[in-house]
Amino acid sequence: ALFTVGDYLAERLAQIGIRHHFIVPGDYNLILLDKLEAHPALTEVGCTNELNCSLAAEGYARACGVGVCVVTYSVGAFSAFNGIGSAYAENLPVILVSGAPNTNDVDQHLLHHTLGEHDFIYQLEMAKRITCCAVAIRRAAHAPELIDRAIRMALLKRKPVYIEVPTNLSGEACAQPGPISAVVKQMPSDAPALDAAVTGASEFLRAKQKPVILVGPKVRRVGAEKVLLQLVEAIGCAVVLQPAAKGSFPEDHAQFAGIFWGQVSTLAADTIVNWADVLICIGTVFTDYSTVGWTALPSVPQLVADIDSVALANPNMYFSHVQLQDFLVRLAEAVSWNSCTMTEYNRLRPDPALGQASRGQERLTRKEVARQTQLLLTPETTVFTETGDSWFNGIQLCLPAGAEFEIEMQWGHIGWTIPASFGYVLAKPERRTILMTGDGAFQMTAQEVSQMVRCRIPIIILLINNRGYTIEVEIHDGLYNRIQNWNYALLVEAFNSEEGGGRALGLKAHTAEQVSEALKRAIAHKDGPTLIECNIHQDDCSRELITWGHFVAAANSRVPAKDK
Ligand SMILES: Cc1ncc(Cn2nnc(CCOP(=O)(O)OP(=O)(O)O)c2C)c(N)n1
Ligand SMILES: [Mg+2]
Repeated sequence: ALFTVGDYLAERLAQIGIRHHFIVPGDYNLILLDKLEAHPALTEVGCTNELNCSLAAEGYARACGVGVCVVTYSVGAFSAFNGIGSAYAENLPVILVSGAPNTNDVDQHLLHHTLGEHDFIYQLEMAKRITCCAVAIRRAAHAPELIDRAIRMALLKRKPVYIEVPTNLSGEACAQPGPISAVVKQMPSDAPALDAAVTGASEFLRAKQKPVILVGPKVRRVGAEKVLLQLVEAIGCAVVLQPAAKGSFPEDHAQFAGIFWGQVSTLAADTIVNWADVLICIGTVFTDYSTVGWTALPSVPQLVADIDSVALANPNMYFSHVQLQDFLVRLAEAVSWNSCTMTEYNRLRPDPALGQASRGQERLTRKEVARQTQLLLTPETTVFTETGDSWFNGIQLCLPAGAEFEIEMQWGHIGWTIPASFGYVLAKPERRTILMTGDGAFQMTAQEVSQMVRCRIPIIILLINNRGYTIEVEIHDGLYNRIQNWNYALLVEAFNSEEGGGRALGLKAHTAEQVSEALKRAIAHKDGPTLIECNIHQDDCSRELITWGHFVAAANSRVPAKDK
């Protein structure tokens, strides 16, 4: 049979480890979808809309390192751009493939799904702004070079890319691909820079007595968790994590000293950061949200190890082209402290199950939901936490060894957990996945629960129904933070159809007793998702949210700087 452009793309996707591709069909991508579906290693996964399609690919990339979504021109791609923004912000290699107009129509005709003008390059231009590489295939002969270039850039930069395929090229003859090693090979560190960075860093650290390691969200994006552990155990110092990095370091480890989030830190992590005389920042990102409205920017001298660079504070030095893994391994070999007084921090750690249990029939509280969630956690659990008060409930969880934690703190698209966990579970079906989400967030992407039903995915959705946009209320309240209340339990059961698929289970809980009953049923329900609507009082939010919201609101409302 003829080997085509579509076959080339399918083969490359399979070779980089893709087993599921997320799609919404449209008449600009149907031939391409046929070619992808024809590949033995690929399974097509339909999504209910392109926002959820791109967010599912983002969640898939969290589980297996790369994801792909295939949409139609303009009407599809414009929605998918939002999930691509998430992938960019979260350093995830997601490949956005969009169908496009027949090459004979370019500059000749007006076409459907377009802006109604003769210009068909606007989408490529837009994609260039939110990806690290955007290509449009105009002739079949260019397809191999363009496809390989885009995929290589996605894997090298850990950023999304864009590939545009005109509807009449997917089925055109194409060269067969050469070895995938040419596409996936990583760039090694520059040896002199690596040596100098390690020497400089060890000198810098030798002069210090109280090091603390601060772990940021980029560590796991480059798979550096294991070498991080080596460095941690070589130095022997306390390790604190930024909130978006939760899950990148074992919380049962003796050196784990909590989540550093300024005044809303856990385990007094902010105290130990203030105690340090040097902060070793690894893959860190300091934003208004992670520094509690700039009130928690560390002031101690720093050694900053980023994805491919190292910076020292004193002397002020910068080393580029130094891969994080290489640097951590070499630094672990170069330093040896083990002089740290870690033991006192173990006493700080609360026993997770110790939380005060509510009596059965009392009105349900946020604290009780958090307590019962904690009791659910096992080494096989993955917790997705949504933008909202769920962030603060999630960050307070004590993760048992092996438990995984996903959060989208940089992009912060409410509703992300539903499609992202759907994509994630298709790549990691063996894990028990639990979502902590809010009523406002759920209303953004609820349709994707129907695909969890269709694919029989037993995700447990803990929906905290506090009647509105509480995280926003705590930043700045107004009528706009009130929303239409839904019958969430009834809604998910509307996705059950006689014609097949699994079954969604929708449960309501108003008391502690009802939550624990619902959780027992959720764990036993394997043939599809279970949504547990946890009804709590509108003002029942975490103390941390109130503190954090206050300082973020202050940062948002700083008056314009006076003209210089
Ligand atoms: C796509 C998107 N649109 C708007 C926002 C702004 N935003 N951030 N949080 C919220 C409210 C979240 O409300 P819920 O999900 O109910 O969460 P909580 O009530 O805080 O538990 C909004 C509206 C956002 N973060 N993402
Ligand atoms: Mg809410």
